[in-house]
Amino acid sequence: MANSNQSAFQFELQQLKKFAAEIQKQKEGLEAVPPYRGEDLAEQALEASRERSRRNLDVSEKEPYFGRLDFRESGDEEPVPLYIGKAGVSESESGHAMIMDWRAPAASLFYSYSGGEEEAWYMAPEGMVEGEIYLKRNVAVRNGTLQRVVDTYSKGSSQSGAADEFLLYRLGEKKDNRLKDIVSTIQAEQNEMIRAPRDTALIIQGAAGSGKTTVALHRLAYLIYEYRENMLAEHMIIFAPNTMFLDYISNVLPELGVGHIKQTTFAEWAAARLGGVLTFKPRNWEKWFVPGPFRSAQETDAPWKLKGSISFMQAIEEALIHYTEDLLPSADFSPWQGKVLKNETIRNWFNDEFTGYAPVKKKELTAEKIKRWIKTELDKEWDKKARQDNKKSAAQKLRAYLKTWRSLEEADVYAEMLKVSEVRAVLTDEVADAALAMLKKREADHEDLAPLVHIRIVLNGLQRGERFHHIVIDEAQDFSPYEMAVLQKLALKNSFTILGDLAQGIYAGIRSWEEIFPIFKEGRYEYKILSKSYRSTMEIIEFANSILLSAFVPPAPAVPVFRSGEPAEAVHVPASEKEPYILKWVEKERSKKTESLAIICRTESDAEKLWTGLKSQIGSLSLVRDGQRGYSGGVTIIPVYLAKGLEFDAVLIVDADAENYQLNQADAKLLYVGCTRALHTLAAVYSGTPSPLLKKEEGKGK
Ligand SMILES: Nc1ncnc2c1ncn2[C@@H]1O[C@H](COP(=O)(O)OP(=O)(O)OP(=O)(O)O)[C@@H](O)[C@H]1O
Repeated sequence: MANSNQSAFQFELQQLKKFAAEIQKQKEGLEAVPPYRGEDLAEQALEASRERSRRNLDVSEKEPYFGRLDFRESGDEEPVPLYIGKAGVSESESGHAMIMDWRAPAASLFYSYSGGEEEAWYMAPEGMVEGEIYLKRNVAVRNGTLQRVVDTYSKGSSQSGAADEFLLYRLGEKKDNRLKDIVSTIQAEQNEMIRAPRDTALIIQGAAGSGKTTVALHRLAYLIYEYRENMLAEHMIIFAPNTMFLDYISNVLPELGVGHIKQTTFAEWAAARLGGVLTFKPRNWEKWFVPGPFRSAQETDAPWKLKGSISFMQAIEEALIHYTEDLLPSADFSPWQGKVLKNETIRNWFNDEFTGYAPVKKKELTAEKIKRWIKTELDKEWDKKARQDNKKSAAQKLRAYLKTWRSLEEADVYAEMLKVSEVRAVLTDEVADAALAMLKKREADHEDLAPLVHIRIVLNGLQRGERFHHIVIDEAQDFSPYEMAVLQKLALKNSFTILGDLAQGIYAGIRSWEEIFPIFKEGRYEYKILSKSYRSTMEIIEFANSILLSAFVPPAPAVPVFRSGEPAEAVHVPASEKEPYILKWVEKERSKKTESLAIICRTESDAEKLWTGLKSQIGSLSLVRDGQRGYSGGVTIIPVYLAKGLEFDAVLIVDADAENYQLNQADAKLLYVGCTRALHTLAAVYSGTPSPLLKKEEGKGK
């Protein structure tokens, strides 16, 4: 076996040399062509294509491929080796594909084929292609050097089945401060989601570390490749929970050769869309996450739940119909003494003639029509002076008349909606009045953003090109159904990837995916589950799962891949020993060449206090605060809610005591989020009484 491994390595070494020489030749060929900067459109298109090739070749030079698949198509005599890489490369002389792009139809087999005697097939544009696989090989190349060759399937060989070995090798690597692409180890269930048809909203419930974010980013790269004619990066958008998370994921798309996809948070996007009509009060997260009675109220019918509901949206939609049908005053319009345009006529124009247009446009068109009527009436006047006087009067009167129409400004309309009894019935008078009081001061809360954007869309309609070709909503459990429904109005062909984990729902979001199914029409969404967790070791996942079980948090717990590490433990440390313990822990982890360490606190003020005490004792210790745009890796102190979505080689949860993490679902989710950030090492320390959410058997540090 050792020999066959060696010969495979030697063979791939020779292959790599051949590929590298061809890539080098093509690079030199392209470099010899001076970049075109002129005005000729055909030349510009050629230059753009050359630029793409240059970029692809740069990627291919360092890592030309990561896999090889020997496939014999039914009817052919011999299998053909297909090398699969991040970018496709064709032979310059023959034009034949030399390296296949991982997104190409045939490359799908590399991810979906799990060995055995099963039939191998893939869908090509011309239809189904069947055949047989002879070899599936992982080939790790770093910076042009061959590092590892692992056969995960070889026809007729007992050696097959090493698929997990390569995955485990990858998962065991240390991580810095950025998420990475996973093209070489995409798993079959992830592959299915990445390649799901574009016209269906894909809703994924995925356990912590199951690769949701990663799958979403790879899906974008796939859609851009597969539907290159009509799905453009510039018309795609990613919604993520905060700006630091956006920074954390910012490397993956460029690594996959994709640029220009807008990445934002819902609040940032909505506020920009509303263009400064109101001042938005950001939610006070410190208050939100401080342990105590305020937290226990979060699961109930708090204002954010009511304002985020679909019933509220439906009540607004209904009330808007009545409001916009009745925009006109009941009086006739008189442009000058003795001349009258009947109210009924104007209503007919508005309601019948311009039906199908959005209210703002309808008002504009009706005003134009009135102007044309005025002109006709003016032309009937022969006396020049009288005509001039009438013209002046008409202009003033029309301006005044249009002001008597009901307002079409979002904030005014929202205020009107909040006075409608059916809307108030959904919200309660107290919540509606509180929102009205804020609007009076030209202020609004975070949860008013969705209704305001909704109202704007209804009033203005959507212009051509305003819809997104694809929308990704990450950490979707923290979105309200209303926010999601607003985005649904903006997605072309229902093209969505919605990902989240209900067990990590720590903000005021949804509690069950069923809450959002009605947003999508029957048959226009697909619900999938990812339960395997790739991030953490078995010990960490078991430790984290037991927290959820203690508080009966659904859904089903994460299933770890078979990667074992150090025990994850809860350790009692007297308060006076806390800082020395942390210092020792950091030292120990650093000695393992760990790249990213997180010390996770309950709140931002706890984090700040700890950082102040430790910063002179730990070199390059950083503190993450709310609103921060990025984090630099190394040793970080971070409040638990800001750690969501991120990952670290080693995690230390501090103050994991009964007061900070109480026996309720909200606290269990928070602690679960903290623990599942760890890849390789996890410990939770407490002074006094341990959190009842922690596993009963305690660690050694007592
Ligand atoms: N197929 C895979 N091969 C290698 N690594 C993988 C694979 N799938 C996921 N991972 C790794 O697992 C980790 C978790 O991925 P990701 O952050 O996308 O998960 P998530 O489900 O969004 O997590 P969470 O909800 O906990 O934030 C990342 O380090 C990612 O690279």
